[in-house]
Amino acid sequence: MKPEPPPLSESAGCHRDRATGADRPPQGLLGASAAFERLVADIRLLARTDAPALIDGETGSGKELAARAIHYLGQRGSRPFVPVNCGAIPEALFESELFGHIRGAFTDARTPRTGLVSHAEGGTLFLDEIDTLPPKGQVVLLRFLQDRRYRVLGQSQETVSDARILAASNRCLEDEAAAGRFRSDLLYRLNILRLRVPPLRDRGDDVPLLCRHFARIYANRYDLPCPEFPPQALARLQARAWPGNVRELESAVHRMVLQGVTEQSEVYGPDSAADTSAGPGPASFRDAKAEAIASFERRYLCNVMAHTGGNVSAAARLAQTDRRALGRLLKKHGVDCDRYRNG
Ligand SMILES: Nc1ncnc2c1ncn2[C@@H]1O[C@H](COP(=O)(O)OP(=O)(O)OP(=O)(O)O)[C@@H](O)[C@H]1O
Repeated sequence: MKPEPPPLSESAGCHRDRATGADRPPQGLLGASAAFERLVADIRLLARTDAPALIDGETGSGKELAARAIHYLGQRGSRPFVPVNCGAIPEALFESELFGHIRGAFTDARTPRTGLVSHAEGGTLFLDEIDTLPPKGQVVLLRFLQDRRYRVLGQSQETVSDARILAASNRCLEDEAAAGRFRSDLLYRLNILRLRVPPLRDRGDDVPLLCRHFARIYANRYDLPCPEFPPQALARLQARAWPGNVRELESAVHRMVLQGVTEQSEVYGPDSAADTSAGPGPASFRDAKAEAIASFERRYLCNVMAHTGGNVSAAARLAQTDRRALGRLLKKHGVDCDRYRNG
């Protein structure tokens, strides 16, 4: 695995809009919701330090993108960012992948190999899906994190690494540690700083921006016209639970570019709190029920807002509910009425 060159506009660490002087979100990260703004603020804080950090969030929510933003906004931004998918490396090879080996270090070591830690020198080593690291790999990593010293396999001298460690997990590592699947001493080493990437269902206001962004990309790719998103279709997309988060939305928009968007577009695939295809396992009945209710509420609110052009009083009349109660619900789900006013 080779380190990647930094994106040009990030390498200078400049993130101010020239016209307005305001901070722009880090390159590649798009969003407009309050939760997204908080995420960007947290990313900026983490970029100012050099300590290990643990990034958690559901699958496809943007953890790797957040890690890249932390790296490229920080002092290490001109140095390599090296992503490592912990779940993809066979347990027996983890140490040699991480630290490298010399020729003849073990039976199959016919050529020398530079380790990922060395590739990340001066930059960032991003340990993705750290929750999937098998026990032996956890021991290797713990030893390394204790003093940052490592030995290339087959060599006797030690090297001290200067790579920042960022790790990401889809699962709650505290739960994994409590269940005996993840070493708590390793968790303590990684959990110095913490970043939580919120799921897309809590960032409904990001959906229109992301839809247009992905639509432009796929329309360009296939040389097709860029689709418009009617308010009703956007409302439906905003109301979905998106268990696969931004990655799932990207695929949905990809399909819509190919198949066209209609107000009734139902090309989005499954949407159910009971759908566990993207998660580690079924949620408890109570959590699944709560999510199903929340999902229904979001869908209902977006539909009623689209129907009444964002008029809360008209929406309350249509829903046959109290205006203030409806206002509370809109606030709870972060539904922005203005979005529906001129659409
Ligand atoms: N805020 C965002 N703006 C634009 N694109 C995004 C955003 N968040 C995620 N994406 C895109 O969604 C996809 C998934 O993002 P990413 O790989 O960072 O998620 P992840 O949480 O690391 O996923 P996994 O848990 O599967 O490793 C990528 O194609 C990424 O570019």
